[in-house]
Amino acid sequence: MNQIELRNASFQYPNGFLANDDLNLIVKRGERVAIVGQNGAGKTTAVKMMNGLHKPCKGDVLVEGRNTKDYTTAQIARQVGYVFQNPDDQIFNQTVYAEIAYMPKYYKMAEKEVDKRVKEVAELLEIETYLKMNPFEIPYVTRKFVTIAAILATKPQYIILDEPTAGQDLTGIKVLTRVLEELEKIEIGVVTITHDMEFAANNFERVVAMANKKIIKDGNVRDIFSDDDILRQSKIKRPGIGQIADSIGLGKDILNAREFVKRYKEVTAP
Ligand SMILES: Nc1ncnc2c1ncn2[C@@H]1O[C@H](COP(=O)(O)OP(=O)(O)OP(=O)(O)O)[C@@H](O)[C@H]1O
Repeated sequence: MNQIELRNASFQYPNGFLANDDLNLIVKRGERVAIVGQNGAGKTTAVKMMNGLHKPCKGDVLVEGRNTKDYTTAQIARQVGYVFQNPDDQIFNQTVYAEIAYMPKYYKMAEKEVDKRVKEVAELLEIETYLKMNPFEIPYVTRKFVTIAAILATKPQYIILDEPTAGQDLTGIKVLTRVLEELEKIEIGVVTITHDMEFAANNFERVVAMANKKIIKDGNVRDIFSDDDILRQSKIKRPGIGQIADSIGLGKDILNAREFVKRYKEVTAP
């Protein structure tokens, strides 16, 4: 039961547009899943069904056995935290500390516990030095970490990250990689929407490809990036190094530089 399940779930916007058509997907606690696919494929709509922001018009979404139709969005969002793509859609407090402390306080946690949580998540996201600052005075990419910290401070069972690497440099991506590892250790399920195929290839074993309202493949990252048909349908490209490997005949299954070098040595060995 420690899972989120989309069971034949469809979603239609009030204007009648069907954005998700019959999705089936299970994400377990402690698991990491990347959702990829062209703009408008329905990724954001699908994750909003997972945290109760959208209720399916057909089928069901079960969060740890609770049907989202029977609970308020606030109740489900406490289990499944959603980090917005744009941090400025989420942040509204005057200091980074207040932003992170807001939801734990709202949940009426003791002040000492709130303080402990704020410091723990700030350390995890490497934003301790910003705690007293106004979130809008710090760089955009750091603001994104503030929003991740704010959700983690509520101790959700799952967290949804919408485009976490957008605008991040290598240092930021390293922090995110470490955060994903830490979340796995403490059994928090992570669902990440990403257009960053390097990030997906390096950090996720399981990838869900979406196209035209549907999940077209849910599988191992290597299988997805090796499959030309899936890449074409979902309009995604393999990671850059994989594209080079494919173009020079080293194979379609290369995910990173280490694998590229190994394969290159194998094929060029006398
Ligand atoms: N509020 C809305 N009302 C009507 N249609 C909407 C609404 N929000 C999104 N859509 C449409 O639903 C479809 C799926 O949108 P969604 O945001 O889920 O796609 P996505 O795969 O997350 O795209 P992106 O990668 O661009 O974020 C799109 O065609 C979009 O225009």
